[in-house]
Amino acid sequence: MAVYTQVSAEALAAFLSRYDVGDLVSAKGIAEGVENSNYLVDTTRDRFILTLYEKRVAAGDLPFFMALLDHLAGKGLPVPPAVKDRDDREIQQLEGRPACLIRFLPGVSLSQPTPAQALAAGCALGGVHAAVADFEPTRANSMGIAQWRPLLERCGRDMDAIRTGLFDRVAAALDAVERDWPRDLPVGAIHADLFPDNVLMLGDEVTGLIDFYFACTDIRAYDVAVMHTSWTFNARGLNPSAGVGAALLDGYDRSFGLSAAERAALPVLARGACIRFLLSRAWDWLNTPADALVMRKDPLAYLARLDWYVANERAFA
Ligand SMILES: Nc1ncnc2c1ncn2[C@@H]1O[C@H](COP(=O)(O)OP(=O)(O)OP(=O)(O)O)[C@@H](O)[C@H]1O
Ligand SMILES: N[C@@H](CCO)C(=O)O
Repeated sequence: MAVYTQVSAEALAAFLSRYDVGDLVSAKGIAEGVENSNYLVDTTRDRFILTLYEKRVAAGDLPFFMALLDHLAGKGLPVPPAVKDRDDREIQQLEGRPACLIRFLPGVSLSQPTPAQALAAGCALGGVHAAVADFEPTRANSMGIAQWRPLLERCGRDMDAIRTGLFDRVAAALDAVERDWPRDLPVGAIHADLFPDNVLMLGDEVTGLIDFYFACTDIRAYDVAVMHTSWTFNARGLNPSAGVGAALLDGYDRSFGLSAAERAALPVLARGACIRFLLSRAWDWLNTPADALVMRKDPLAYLARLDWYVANERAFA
């Protein structure tokens, strides 16, 4: 359960009193997610998500994330903006953490998406990339390629406790990715973490795109690659569904367009995405405090994906 910070009833009532949202009825910690603390908050008027931002979200980045949410919601995308308090403020402090009250969106996240659902999700990502054409703020990718080697070094040989030889395998894969990384593809504001658990759906319809807290300015096609790595395999990183992978790319291509150069770069972008999530998961695996109410995610599920992309260089052809 991702609840790193406990919120007392008194602190929550005082927090909510700044808003015109009615009175507190209930607040429950949300089991999903690993990055931030999330509560489902019901008031006498409505339902909200309360997010307290934890270790990987820098308070200084919140204005960028909130501007992006507002921008996308303003364009009619199913993206939840933060609620403003009576002083027009979206970002608050609660229990010593930066915190926002976010609109609740309906829908559920999928564990085994179908090709039809992947098509809709790929379309939705294309919609985001189209909508940010006039979004001016920028943010460097704090989990981008420049950070992977320092993160690998910080994890160090302790990684070999997860799987013998893991450090050397990731180091070799990173050498190749750094050598082949594309330098001239179009960049823009990207989500950078659009896993199935960050897409809410009802049937084949996308009802919510959430968790923009890794959003940044980076290669657009990297966003497609991140989706491919997270949507097409099972939870252990095995049994890729060719139908789901193809549908994702098709949806994105139909709604926004994927150039030949972007498609040609997807293999290396996907290997990079695998390294990014393998490393963040490995770091968490080695450093999550024993008393945290958090389900650790399996780094080796991303090693399996990395191996698959290395063995299937022509998967996107
Ligand atoms: N606006 C929203 N509307 C409805 N449900 C939401 C909303 N925001 C978050 N949730 C719920 O809370 C859960 C956790 O949210 P979120 O994915 O943002 O957490 P996180 O800790 O940042 O996770 P991650 O591990 O994906 O980075 C989601 O899976 C979803 O069930
Ligand atoms: N979506 C990521 C968590 C955010 O870094 C994962 O599943 O590892």
